[in-house]
Amino acid sequence: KAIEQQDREIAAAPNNQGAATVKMPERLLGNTGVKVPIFGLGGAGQTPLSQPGREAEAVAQIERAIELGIRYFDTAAEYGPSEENLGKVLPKYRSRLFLATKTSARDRDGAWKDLERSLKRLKTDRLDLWQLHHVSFQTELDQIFSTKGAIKAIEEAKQQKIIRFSGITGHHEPAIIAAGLQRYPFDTTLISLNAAEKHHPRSFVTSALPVAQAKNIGVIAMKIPAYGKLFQNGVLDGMHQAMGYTLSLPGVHCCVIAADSVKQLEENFKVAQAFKPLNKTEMAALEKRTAAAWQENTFFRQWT
Ligand SMILES: NC(=O)C1=CN([C@@H]2O[C@H](COP(=O)(O)OP(=O)(O)OC[C@H]3O[C@@H](n4cnc5c(N)ncnc54)[C@H](O)[C@@H]3O)[C@@H](O)[C@H]2O)C=CC1
Ligand SMILES: Cc1ncc2c(c1O)C(=O)OC2
Repeated sequence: KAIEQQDREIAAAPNNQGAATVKMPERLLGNTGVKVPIFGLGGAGQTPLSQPGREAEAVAQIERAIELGIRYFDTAAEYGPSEENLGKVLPKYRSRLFLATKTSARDRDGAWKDLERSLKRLKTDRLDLWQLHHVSFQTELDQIFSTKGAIKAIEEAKQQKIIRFSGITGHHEPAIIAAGLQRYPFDTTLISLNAAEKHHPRSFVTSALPVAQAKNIGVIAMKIPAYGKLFQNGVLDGMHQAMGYTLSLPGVHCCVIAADSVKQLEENFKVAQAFKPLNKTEMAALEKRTAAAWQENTFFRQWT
């Protein structure tokens, strides 16, 4: 069905109060040439999407995201019931969506198994983006790029048109992500980028982002609110500042944020709708506010 027809049906839906009369800003996702809205739904975290036994809440959240005009959905083979939950709602809207999942397998055969299972769970025959999940160490890069490495699955799946684009993700070590981007022409990278991360001695903002930017690789940001911690103790005032900062970093194209509730999803959507790039003075002011609090707001950097 034509996307315009789907739009009309969504707009006319009876439960569609407060829907996307104002569209979110959209940007080209680097070299992919695909335009995506600046805010996509995260499928992980301690949220209904990825926690067992919360299917009704998950479905309600995904349906609301569709109503709002969210088109970017991020999930992973490792996120519990997340892929299955998305598969309950998204197939009807598949043609308009940008669907991204991940594999944490580092070998070709394991990655293929993950891909086949992801497609089944998501009830689709293709992905817009398939990513190598949480790549943290040199040993992982070496496995990925070995003769029987996961990169082979990426190349085969791309050739068979099962995936449109490939990416590499991580929040542990920017030098590893940068090395991955130097080593292989990934289409995208999903990395942790927030105003506290900027002060980390090995910062994704200063070490991985410029490499992606120089190659015009699509950059999807995560950890925007540092799981909400950035809003505690008055470090930042709210999501307008958190999203404002990350989405104003040169080279960042969009972000994914998970939501605990429909209410939180709606709040974040409104912030994305109203987004205006911050100027240098505003960026510096936010960096000043996170300067003393960078450590507790980059706790996720220890995860591998
Ligand atoms: N290595 C990888 O590839 C990883 C990918 N991800 C992806 O990124 C998505 C985003 O997750 P993260 O960046 O890990 O977490 P995040 O920093 O975006 O935290 C999401 C949490 O922040 C809180 N939050 C969201 N909006 C809020 C608001 N308006 N006010 C107060 N609190 C709010 C909620 O508790 C929510 O569950 C994930 O769902 C997942 O899809 C996440 C982690 C690692
Ligand atoms: C290592 C690790 N820890 C937490 C999370 C992820 C991850 O890769 C993820 O993708 O979403 C939340």
